[in-house]
Amino acid sequence: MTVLMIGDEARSRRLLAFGLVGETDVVTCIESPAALEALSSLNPFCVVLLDWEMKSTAGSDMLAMLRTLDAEIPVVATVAGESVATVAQKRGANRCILKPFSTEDLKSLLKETAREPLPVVAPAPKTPEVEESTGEPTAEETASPVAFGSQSQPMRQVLQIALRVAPTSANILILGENGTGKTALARGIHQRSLRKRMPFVTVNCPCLQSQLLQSELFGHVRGSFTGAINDAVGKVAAAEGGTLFLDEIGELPLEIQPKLLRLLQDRQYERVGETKTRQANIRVLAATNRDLREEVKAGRFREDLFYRLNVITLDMPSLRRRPEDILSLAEEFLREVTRNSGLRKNRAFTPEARQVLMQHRWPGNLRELRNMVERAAILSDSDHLDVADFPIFCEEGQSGIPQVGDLISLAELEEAHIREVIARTQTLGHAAEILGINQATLYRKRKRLPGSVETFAVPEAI
Ligand SMILES: Nc1ncnc2c1ncn2[C@@H]1O[C@H](COP(=O)(O)OP(=O)(O)OP(=O)(O)O)[C@@H](O)[C@H]1O
Repeated sequence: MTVLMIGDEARSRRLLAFGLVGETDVVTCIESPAALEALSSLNPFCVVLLDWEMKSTAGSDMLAMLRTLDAEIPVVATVAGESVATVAQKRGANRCILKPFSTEDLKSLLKETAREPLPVVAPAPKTPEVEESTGEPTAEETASPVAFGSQSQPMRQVLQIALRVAPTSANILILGENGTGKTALARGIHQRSLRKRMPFVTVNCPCLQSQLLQSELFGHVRGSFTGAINDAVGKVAAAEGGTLFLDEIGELPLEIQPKLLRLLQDRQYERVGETKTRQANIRVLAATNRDLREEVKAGRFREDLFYRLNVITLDMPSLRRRPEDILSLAEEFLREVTRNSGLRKNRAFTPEARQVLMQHRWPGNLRELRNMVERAAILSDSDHLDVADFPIFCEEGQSGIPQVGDLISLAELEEAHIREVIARTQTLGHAAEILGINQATLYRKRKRLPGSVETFAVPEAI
């Protein structure tokens, strides 16, 4: 049994948790937002133990917030008196326990109230090719929880909105360059939604020609076209109760767009070769690296479909726009490849490698970073991954540092130049002299540099 304990008095939380350990796993939190983050982190909690009389958040407000993330989680409230218990139960607490209480009483009440431990993700229909589910989860459905953390302001804004809309049933359109993490975000939203125990099914729109895509989405009946040797249920049916993720929606053929619009508006569809209308219970998330407004203007994307999809838009920043995250992501990817490939543990990047990782422009975003780190980790024998382990940084003209004439903004060029000059000089004064600005200005500019590394001590006066 896993208990999420929420209360704002550290000492009583510690004592309570201590008493419960043994038969229960306890995660303690100091009210929101830590509690909400814990609950939305896919931890399959069996019950919440909530201090109803916290100083900072009213028990009823906390309970309402918990319920938006998990409508069914049982909640036991700790209360100071009978009258408060009556209020707590009216507001939705499943059970109450009066303070002071014994650990034994609390344990048995938690046991009575807790739901059965839940699997992280429930089994779902295996493939759209078969009518009956075999019950085996697909790789997508057993994927580990997507972390929602970032040090970068633009990314944090995206994540904040994503967290807010995840428990709703709103359609969400995720925009961003290739490799920025659109698919990972979509999966993270699903994992934090009320549909989290149901399937998350991806359809890759550009992969197939129109007829096959239509069949992949809606299913088909045997003999409806050459090659349709069996009935197939389609991915809309496979996602029933869960989330359908349409990747690269900007490349959805025009002839399929009205069918998708109908699915979004009325939740209705037909299999290819069949007249029977079927009803779908799905949430639709979509992603694209294209400018859909431009696609609408060019007549390649229906305007009504665009407005249907565009209820909530999340614009993923490129890795260039979130440099604060580069090193922590690189370290995470290194830990991951070490774990998954059985490589030697506790490896790290040298300071020089960290510097080039920060300076590269990452046109392929997180995917490029992941691939490079994996390659370096697998091919290198050393405990310290160095610049030489990243061939792209060693190739001529591929230093990762923007060059004059590159198609970049003046601000990016200035940033790169300041970084380079600071890296090549011994003191801030010398760097300022070369740059032709005073030290205070350089200090301010340098502070604003994303992910800036402390290269040398800064005089107190500036
Ligand atoms: N928050 C994250 N933490 C760790 N890794 C991540 C995160 N987001 C994305 N990644 C990794 O980055 C890579 C690219 O992510 P993803 O496939 O989600 O990008 P995408 O924008 O959907 O790409 P494309 O446009 O090509 O479909 C994947 O290997 C993914 O695992």
